Amino acid sequence: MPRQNADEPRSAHDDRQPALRLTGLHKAFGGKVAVRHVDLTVPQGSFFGLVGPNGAGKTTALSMAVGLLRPDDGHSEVFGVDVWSHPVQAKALLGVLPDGLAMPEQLTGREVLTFIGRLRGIEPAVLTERVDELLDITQLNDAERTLVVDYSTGMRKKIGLAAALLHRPRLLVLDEPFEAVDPVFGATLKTILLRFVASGGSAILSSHVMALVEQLCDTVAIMAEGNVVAAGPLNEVRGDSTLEEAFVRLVGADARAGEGLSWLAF
Ligand SMILES: Nc1ncnc2c1ncn2[C@@H]1O[C@H](COP(=O)(O)OP(=O)(O)OP(=O)(O)O)[C@@H](O)[C@H]1O
Repeated sequence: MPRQNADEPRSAHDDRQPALRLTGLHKAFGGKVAVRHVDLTVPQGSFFGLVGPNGAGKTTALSMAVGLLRPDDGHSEVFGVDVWSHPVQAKALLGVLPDGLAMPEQLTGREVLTFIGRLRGIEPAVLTERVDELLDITQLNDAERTLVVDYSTGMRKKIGLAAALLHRPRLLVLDEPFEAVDPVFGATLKTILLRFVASGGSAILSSHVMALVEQLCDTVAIMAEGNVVAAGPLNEVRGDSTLEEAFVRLVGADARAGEGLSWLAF
């Protein structure tokens, strides 16, 4: 397929294209390869789970995919729009919860969402309505006057999620969205995401919780040491086993698991 040429911009998104297509995406930090020429396609309308051990390259790959970290090589396209040559068009399609989200610390949650909404060009009346609803659903309206600097880790995650949803993106890319949030909001978030995908949105999440990925996602990829070692429909990747068993089989169990730390036993 001919690649989008920067001289002939195809800025409008194309509904026939995958929600996300990574081609040869590559990143090294000081000689150490974090993501190795990764190809990955996320079909539109899918709920896509990205899993892998610590340091596998998930955050690095997702950061490059959404335009937060410049790749050494390769391309990322969102609905056919190249993220790096057409960042404005691509980012309008994307709702992103990055790892370690930086927020304006001296604003309240409402002020943060209003600020981001205005930057996104959302009409004021619509914005107020959406901010009210998002603060309500994230249970952050109780902390109406609390500055982000005083937020707990879970509250930060919630405001980050609200910011990702605010402009009604077509593709959500969420790095460990369930980490640090309480079970009540976790259940709400599952419902929000499933409804989003059922209504035609596409979602990608990374997680270490295999049961959660199995519960939510229809398509998965397993990364290890910067490579995608398996990708496809959940049922194909896990086969007759659980996703956790497939993960351990593909990534390799730690041979030392039952050994060592003898001093810890009573
Ligand atoms: N800014 C950076 N500078 C140097 N090395 C980095 C940087 N970011 C990531 N790395 C390295 O790249 C590799 C992949 O890291 P990455 O955070 O993408 O993994 P991950 O799969 O998201 O891990 P985790 O599940 O622990 O969050 C690791 O070896 C990490 O140490």
